[in-house]
Amino acid sequence: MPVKRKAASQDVSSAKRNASGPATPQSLSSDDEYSQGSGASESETENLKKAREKFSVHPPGARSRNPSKPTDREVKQSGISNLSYLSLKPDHENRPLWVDANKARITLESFSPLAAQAQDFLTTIAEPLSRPEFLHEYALTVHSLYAAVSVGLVPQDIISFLDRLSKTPLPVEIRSFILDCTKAFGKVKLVLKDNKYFLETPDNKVLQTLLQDEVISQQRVGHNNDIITEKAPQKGGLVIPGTKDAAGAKQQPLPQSLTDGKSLRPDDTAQESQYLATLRDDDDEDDDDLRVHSIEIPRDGVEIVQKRCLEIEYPVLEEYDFTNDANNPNLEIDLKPSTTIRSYQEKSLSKMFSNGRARSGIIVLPCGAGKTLVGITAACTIRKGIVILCTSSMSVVQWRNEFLKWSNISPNDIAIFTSDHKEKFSRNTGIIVSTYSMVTQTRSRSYDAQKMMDFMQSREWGLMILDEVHVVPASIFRKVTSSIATHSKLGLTATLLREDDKIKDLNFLIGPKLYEANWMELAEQGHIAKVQCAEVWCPMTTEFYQEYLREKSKKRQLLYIMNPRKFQACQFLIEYHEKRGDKVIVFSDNVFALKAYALKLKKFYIYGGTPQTERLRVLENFQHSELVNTIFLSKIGDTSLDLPEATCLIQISSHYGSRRQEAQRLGRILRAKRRNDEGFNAFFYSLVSKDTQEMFYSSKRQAFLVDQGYAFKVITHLQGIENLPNLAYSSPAERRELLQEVMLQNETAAEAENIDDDPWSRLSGGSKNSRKAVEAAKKGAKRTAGMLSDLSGGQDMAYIEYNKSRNKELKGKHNPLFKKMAKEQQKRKKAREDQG
Ligand SMILES: Nc1ncnc2c1ncn2[C@@H]1O[C@H](COP(=O)(O)OP(=O)(O)OP(=O)(O)O)[C@@H](O)[C@H]1O
Repeated sequence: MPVKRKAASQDVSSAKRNASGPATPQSLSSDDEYSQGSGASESETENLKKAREKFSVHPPGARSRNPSKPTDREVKQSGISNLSYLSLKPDHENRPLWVDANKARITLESFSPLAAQAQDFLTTIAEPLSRPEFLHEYALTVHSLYAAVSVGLVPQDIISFLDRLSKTPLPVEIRSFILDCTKAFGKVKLVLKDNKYFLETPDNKVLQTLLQDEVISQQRVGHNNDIITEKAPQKGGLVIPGTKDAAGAKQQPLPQSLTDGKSLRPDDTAQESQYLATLRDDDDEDDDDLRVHSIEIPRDGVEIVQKRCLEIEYPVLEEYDFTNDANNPNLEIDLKPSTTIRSYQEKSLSKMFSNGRARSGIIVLPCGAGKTLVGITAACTIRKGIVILCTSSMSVVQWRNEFLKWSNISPNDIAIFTSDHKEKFSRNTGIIVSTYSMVTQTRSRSYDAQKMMDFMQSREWGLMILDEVHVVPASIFRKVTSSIATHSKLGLTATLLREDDKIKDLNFLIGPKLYEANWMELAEQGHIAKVQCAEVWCPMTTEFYQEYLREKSKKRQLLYIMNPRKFQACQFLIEYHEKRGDKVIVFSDNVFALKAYALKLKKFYIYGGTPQTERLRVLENFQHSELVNTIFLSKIGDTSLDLPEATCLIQISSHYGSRRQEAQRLGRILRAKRRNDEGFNAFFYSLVSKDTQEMFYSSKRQAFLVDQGYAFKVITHLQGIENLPNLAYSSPAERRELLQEVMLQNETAAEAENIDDDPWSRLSGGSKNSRKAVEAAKKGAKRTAGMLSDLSGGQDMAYIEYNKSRNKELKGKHNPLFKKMAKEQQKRKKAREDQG
């Protein structure tokens, strides 16, 4: 019996973060001999049989009885992916994947010649977890397989392709997992006809199974035994506008190299990429003979049924056969001839339209990568009534403008529904752009708003575009999807990250993730900016650290934010980058710090309390004037703001360990205008006070970006900072004065800003807090310190020399969008005053 070559054990999680020492194909080989056909396939068949018996109901990671294979517990304890029990294929060096059955994880060697194709395939079947420079890690999950099947992949092809790319024979548990998870996928569809919902399947047995289910049977309309059986709809040919021919291609047969068991050579790459490019639905069946069976379900039962179906492993696909929809009028819209979409935009849309119908789901593209145009192109493909829901009224205006910019839609066919505009389109179909809060708030709706809602609810829509799906609470989606009837839904987001862990709900509330772009790849191609990320460690001064250790209340946070060394680092970086010609945004969640820094450094700032006109003036000048090169922004600037001039970000205070906020903030510079300049880099600094809680939060915050491939350099000393003229707080007396000022603040000064009701913020106007905020604002209420020292006026002590805002110095013209926003706010204010 020849000796088999063993796969070396490797610590994937540590290797992937270590840019200098990834496992290479060489390091994974050993000197052992490997003989082809050494019984591997025989034992594999045997194993497969055994595994089917043992694991048919357990996902990978379920306890294995294979003595040489580590148990779940061992894996958990060691945190290491030990693949040494698997035999390597003889030409493993040409194959890019490691498949770990214990964790259902796939590791891709991104330096392999087959990496690009493998990556394309993996993003379709698995969740990308981490994609740094050399090793990428993916998780195979029920949801990811659901998404794969929903875009037309067949389980057997998934298995054979994974096997071909894998360095070891594909673990039997993984095969069983794929087969078990996918056997019922794609069998049940949710179909909207004449404003009524139906559960449809081509397999009558499946329908019977569903009807026997307690939950589903109760949701059936009519409770009689009528099952509607009719001819399956014909599939239509389709071309996505803005592309050559992105959708509708038929599935090609598997390349020979994937089926004949021969080894995989680099020459096979071309053949494989051709195969991958054409992985599509199997269209070969004769559509004429196909029948579908369906039952009607009530609109408010849709989510219950979808959830239940997922639980009993019949996930419901939502597909819209819009080319054959004669009931709903066509919308006159196309992309302008000058508009071409980029390859990744096309790829994401081809996942949505690959079988000639529109699949509901979510497309994930980094900030600034052009999600709006993806949504517009989807609308131009479906060409029926469209609803777009955004997070703020500012985004509503932007969406409408983008539609007018990229498509030939008549301005009369695209209407806005916000608190200030309640327009309808002029013809029998059109587009309505609104906010989530407008369509979900039920109380105190004005007469006009109610009429508008009635209009939206009285008709069927072809597509609903849901912007920024990661920030919207699941309950809002529930309300939206149950109140507005739409044939298909497209969710758009930059980060499918939710701090509330409700991401799974999106699978049945909107649909599976259809596509997720690789940030680094887009940066390489110049579609988004390349960013250098750094964490600057700022030692606490002795006096601040003593107080920090003593302080038990929230004021501890204020101490590490106001740390004089952090302030100095911020001052130094601003000067350094301004001299380089950068435009700098400094972010602070904490308003006390925001003002203190900005006033002392004589910079402009915007926070929730800044009047709209003043905000617009500051932003205008930041964009167009050489006099304003740095602005301080509170968290109202985390999203929505489009400032392509910005090239450097400095973060001085943030929201605990929020990975989403970190990604959103980085997103502010990804669209830097200068991104394609020779050797251009944008900069993202996080200033962290050393040996404080902030360090812990900081590493948590970075996790998502590290997984996208960003490397955070740690800077422990800023070269030349000591020589900066006018370096603030360089004398002990100044530092003591600052400490005194910080200590005089009450706890509320340490809190982050509440921005619920900000016109720039998401979901404005909805929550209880926001209403309170409005009330408070009306009464002119202000936060005040609750200490005796405040009454003595002591709180201004440290700022006597610099507490004058520079914002007022600015004068200038407004950009039309900002002007419009300002006018809207004025109108709102007047309306509120009129109401009493
Ligand atoms: N195919 C394209 N051709 C030319 N320009 C494009 C294309 N796609 C996107 N853009 C431009 O890229 C910029 C970013 O687009 P967009 O605002 O849609 O990004 P986004 O992904 O929605 O960003 P965010 O998450 O920050 O809202 C815009 O200026 C847009 O006009």
